[in-house]
Amino acid sequence: MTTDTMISARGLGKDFTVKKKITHAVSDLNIDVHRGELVAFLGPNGAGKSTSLRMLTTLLPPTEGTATVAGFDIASQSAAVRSRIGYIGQGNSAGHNHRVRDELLSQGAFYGMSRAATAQRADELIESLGLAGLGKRPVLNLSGGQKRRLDIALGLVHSPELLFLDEPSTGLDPQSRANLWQHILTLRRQHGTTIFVTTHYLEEADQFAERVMVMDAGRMIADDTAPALKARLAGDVLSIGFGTGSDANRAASVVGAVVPTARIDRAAHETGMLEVTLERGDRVLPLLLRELDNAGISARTAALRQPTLDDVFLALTGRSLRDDSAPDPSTADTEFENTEAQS
Ligand SMILES: Nc1ncnc2c1ncn2[C@@H]1O[C@H](COP(=O)(O)OP(=O)(O)OP(=O)(O)O)[C@@H](O)[C@H]1O
Repeated sequence: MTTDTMISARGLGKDFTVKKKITHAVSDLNIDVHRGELVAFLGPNGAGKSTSLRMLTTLLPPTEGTATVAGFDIASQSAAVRSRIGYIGQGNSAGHNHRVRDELLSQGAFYGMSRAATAQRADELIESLGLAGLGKRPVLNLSGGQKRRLDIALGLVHSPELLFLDEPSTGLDPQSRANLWQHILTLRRQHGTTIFVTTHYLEEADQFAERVMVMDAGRMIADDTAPALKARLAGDVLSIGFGTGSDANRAASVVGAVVPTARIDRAAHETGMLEVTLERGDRVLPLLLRELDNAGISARTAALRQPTLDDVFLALTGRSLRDDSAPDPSTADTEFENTEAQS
């Protein structure tokens, strides 16, 4: 471990026992995060992400293993850890009847900061998180996006070196999510804060994180940059449309013969679509179309797409991460909701 190591976990695990039934929520977790990194922690519902975060932030004692966070042991030096980190859990928000700036002042007092230092910090955060003009507004009257930004401001009052964010953008509409991320990235650029974030949105992890960790059933199953994971674990996805389902099935045999390493994902009888994952799809496609032609099978459409992190998860587990973890967009909160409410 170097002085630049912000999180180092070894064999961390947590079991819950409910009515004599043991759940291994997290098992044998090993993590290394360096100063200034932005790491996304992905996984389906119940994978163990929140439990891991709660152990690393000293909120939950591990059943096994050890970890240091910001240079201090989570078990024996929890106060030192807490004073150096910010933690924004799921859906936590300030007291709803309190005003935005007062919430920030109370938070500073909680961390033992002087009144003057807290006031200055509160004003800085109100400005940099796009809450200008809302300092006197009751939290209750903020929009979903504004509330999440206030949560982040609350986590940053004591200028932590490391910020844990548990699904900061869940429930927000795409515009508010993009806005929230711009704020997170700006803060990081300005202060070099290390950020460890769980998210259900694979595109966010792909776009913003330098490193992606994937959990499934309590275990870490991948840890690398998004491009490296995609290159190693997922190939290009080729979709070819045929006139009939039987043509799609016959084409699957041709593909298997021409590119033995290709994975046939789907040969859908009803739609006549064949979906295949393979490497260097751009080179293989023309050859494949020729071979299909020679076999008397004519393709009507062909599309090639780059792999996504969901394809990576599919390759690792045989399941799609989207199936069970994408929040229902119909329940999304919008940035502009309540904005006309009084200040
Ligand atoms: N306090 C608890 N008591 C009993 N079981 C728990 C407790 N907290 C979590 N679990 C169980 O531990 C497992 C991991 O849960 P956890 O909340 O860490 O997953 P997660 O990846 O954060 O899921 P989500 O994305 O839905 O928040 C689940 O099976 C969950 O039911």
